[in-house]
Amino acid sequence: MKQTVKVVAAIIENENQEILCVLRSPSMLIPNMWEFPGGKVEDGEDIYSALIREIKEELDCNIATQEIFNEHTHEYEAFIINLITIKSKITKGSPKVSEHSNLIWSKRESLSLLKWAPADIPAVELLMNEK
Ligand SMILES: Nc1nc2c([nH]c(=O)n2[C@H]2C[C@H](O)[C@@H](COP(=O)(O)OP(=O)(O)OP(=O)(O)O)O2)c(=O)[nH]1
Repeated sequence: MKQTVKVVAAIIENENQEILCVLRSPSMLIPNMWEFPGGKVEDGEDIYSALIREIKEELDCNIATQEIFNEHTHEYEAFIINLITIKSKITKGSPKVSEHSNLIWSKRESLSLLKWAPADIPAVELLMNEK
């Protein structure tokens, strides 16, 4: 049976109403696809603490989590992902990629120009229709 992994990802908007998007590197699983920053929830960890930890590790900045934006389950070839996106605000620092290949701030209407990890498509569509 395929394993199910619980993943949290941050929807972070700047003062120009742009959304933070990061590009998975060629060496990562699901390579060269855009995603929202975040990662796997560890055993015994709540989703908000997991997201705060992942953003600090990946982007070296602090966030405050707000409300859950959406939740979607997607079946990949090798595993099933339960992806929870959470609206968040940067409270300290500015995001810098270390593991990812690139970072951009995208206008909502341009989000569909990026090649997204398949599990992210529902969140992307919701964001594009949000305003
Ligand atoms: N962070 C993140 N991962 C996503 C998204 N969409 C999506 O399919 N994924 C997949 C890619 C990975 O297989 C998995 C998250 O694992 P990860 O590698 O980013 O997280 P991690 O740092 O906790 O993992 P690890 O390297 O410690 O094993 O979820 C997304 O929007 N954000």
